[in-house]
Amino acid sequence: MNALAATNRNFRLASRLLGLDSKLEKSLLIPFREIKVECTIPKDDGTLATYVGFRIQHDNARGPMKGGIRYHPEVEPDEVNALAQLMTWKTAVADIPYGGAKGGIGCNPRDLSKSELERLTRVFTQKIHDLIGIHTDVPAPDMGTNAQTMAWILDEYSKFHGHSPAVVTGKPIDLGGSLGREAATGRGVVYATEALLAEYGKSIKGMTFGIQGFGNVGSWASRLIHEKGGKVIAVSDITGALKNTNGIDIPELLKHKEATGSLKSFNGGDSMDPNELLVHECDVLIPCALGGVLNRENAADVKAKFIIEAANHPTDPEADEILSKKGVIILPDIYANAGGVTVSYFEWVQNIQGFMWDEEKVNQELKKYMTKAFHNIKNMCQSHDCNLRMGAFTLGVNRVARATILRGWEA
Ligand SMILES: NC(=O)C1=CN([C@@H]2O[C@H](COP(=O)(O)OP(=O)(O)OC[C@H]3O[C@@H](n4cnc5c(N)ncnc54)[C@H](OP(=O)(O)O)[C@@H]3O)[C@@H](O)[C@H]2O)C=CC1
Ligand SMILES: O=C(O)CCC(=O)C(=O)O
Repeated sequence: MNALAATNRNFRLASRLLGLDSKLEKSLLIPFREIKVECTIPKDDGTLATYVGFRIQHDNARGPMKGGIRYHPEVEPDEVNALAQLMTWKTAVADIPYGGAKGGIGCNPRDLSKSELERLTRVFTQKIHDLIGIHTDVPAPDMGTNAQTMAWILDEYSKFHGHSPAVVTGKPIDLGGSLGREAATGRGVVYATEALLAEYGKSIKGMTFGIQGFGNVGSWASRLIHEKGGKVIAVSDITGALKNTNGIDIPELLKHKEATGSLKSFNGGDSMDPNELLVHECDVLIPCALGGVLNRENAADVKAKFIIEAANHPTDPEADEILSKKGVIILPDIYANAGGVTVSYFEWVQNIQGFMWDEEKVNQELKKYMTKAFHNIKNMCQSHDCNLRMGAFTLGVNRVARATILRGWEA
């Protein structure tokens, strides 16, 4: 099932549990605005190259639309649409005053030089600058983009609208970024994992973890789990996968990845088939890369007892069903990875106030938001007799539906 069909399905199940009116259900599903732009840039060798960029603004009932920008070869409208919708429910689950959006450019950032990436980002910003803004739509990093990408967007946007640090989050600290934002998604994943494990009388210390993806989210989650005494026994990136039953030395692996750009040839573990990672023996599996990686092909073979969805929509509905029959507990993406957008909200607040928080305050507030959201989800699970995914969806959808009704959608 494609990402949009899967996301719509989860939304509809939640809508039925909540007993939403069918007209309201339809209005919540259809995106507010879909933007598709052509981005042509000169390559370093003087030839021209054209890429297609998207920004899908899903809903703004609860506040400005918010969500990352992804640079990846698989960026296409249905995927971006699904990711934008997930942002709407995620910001509502986190209880931060935003709606949802997502954007992306179909490109392979690994094949572009830094100056090509800068030109592409600036052209994309020129095409969408009048449709984003501090109180309308605030982009942030996602797969294949980072603080530098946000700096280029900020600079290009400011040429049209004056200096506007709050138009993007996940910026470099020197341009008004928040302390703690870079680590925030991984840190939020760890707070979410702690909240879940505590329900089962367990903690991170001594448990074994398999982590797919070693970029921003995967590397920070690995580092913090390692610091808390968890054993990361398998990791992967696009170049390959690595296992060590005694636990991988994550600080050493981080140095190796920084130096070589890949996990390959690290001598603190044995290499393994990357497809093996998802079905490797471990207590907790954390997908931190692409969507749809857990599907009917591999779900029956998953050995983990807990899955923490750090990536967006890593589990397709068929896998969801198979895994739940096996008794695997899944902490859903719209909660598990909400730490990133939560600290993006703190960054936006700091920019608007013109006052910087210290990192301790950022992390303390993040923990408060993640813990509160977990308990709110549990309450929805009890009220609707449903699993954690439906607990999170009903929580988010209900908040957006209430805001929509209060604003007078029937008028
Ligand atoms: N950044 C954020 O704040 C947030 C991100 N997310 C989600 O988390 C996920 C990861 O995002 P982020 O860490 O920012 O992205 P990055 O681009 O920083 O990292 C992505 C990682 O995934 C790896 N990867 C890509 N394709 C594969 C593959 N086929 N198999 C195994 N590994 C692969 C990459 O490998 P390599 O290192 O070799 O390139 C890289 O390690 C995405 O689903 C994103 O939407 C969710 C919330 C917020
Ligand atoms: O920080 C943000 O605004 C968005 C992060 C994001 O894209 C996501 O949560 O998937």
